[in-house]
Amino acid sequence: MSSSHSNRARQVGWFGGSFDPVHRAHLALAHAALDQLALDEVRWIVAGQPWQKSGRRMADAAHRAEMVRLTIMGEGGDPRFVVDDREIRRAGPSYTLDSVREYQQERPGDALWLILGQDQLAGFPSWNGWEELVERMGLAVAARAQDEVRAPAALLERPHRLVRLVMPALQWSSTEARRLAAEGADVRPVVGDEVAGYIARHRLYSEN
Ligand SMILES: Nc1ncnc2c1ncn2[C@@H]1O[C@H](COP(=O)(O)OP(=O)(O)OP(=O)(O)O)[C@@H](O)[C@H]1O
Ligand SMILES: O=C(O)c1ccc[n+]([C@@H]2O[C@H](COP(=O)([O-])O)[C@@H](O)[C@H]2O)c1
Repeated sequence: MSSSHSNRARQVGWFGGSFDPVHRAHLALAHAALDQLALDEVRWIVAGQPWQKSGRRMADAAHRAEMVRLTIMGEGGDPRFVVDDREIRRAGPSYTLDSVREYQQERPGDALWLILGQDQLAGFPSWNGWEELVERMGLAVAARAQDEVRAPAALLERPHRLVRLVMPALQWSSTEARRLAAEGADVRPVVGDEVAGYIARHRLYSEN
């Protein structure tokens, strides 16, 4: 139940990612969504098998989820952030639609917002069942680095809720964090102290 607005549906952000590893721009994006959409919760959905990244090696899902936990419980976290590991527990490719359908059966009253960066919006029409997804949830999109937020034509033809999130252009990426870790360089500026310590302790990405 929503805390202060009893008649208003609980507003929930749905923030999916491989988080391999989670980094500071993810945190900035989640905060931008929380503030600008006045969300009651942001669910960080750790992808079990991100099928569009299937060609490459990835840290175990348990490690990726633990790094998200450390990040959202740390200094830059927020009590409204929640880790959702349903895609890790489910076998097979992680389709967002499967997860959203399941969640909406559990909590039919919640209003959902898919939080994503411009790179993911550009590829959105390649997602499994995207037409159904835009009926089930709004899209909240942030520009990534210099990119403008621009919806693909196929998406514009559909009735949907699309809002733009304002946040500073941040160059950080998981690719950059993995590259730095592989070189033995300092990853703290990209991922923060806790995650950097975790990467070092578990020797993640050292052989990329
Ligand atoms: N610097 C950024 N600015 C805005 N959005 C971002 C940024 N980095 C990631 N995102 C968004 O966060 C979500 C999850 O991203 P993901 O876990 O794939 O991280 P990534 O940094 O894009 O990873 P990789 O470099 O491995 O492709 C996606 O919607 C992505 O667009
Ligand atoms: O459902 C799909 O078909 C689909 C296709 C591509 C990406 N996604 C989701 O988008 C989120 C970000 O993906 P990625 O590859 O940038 O980590 C993550 O939750 C993925 O599961 C989902």
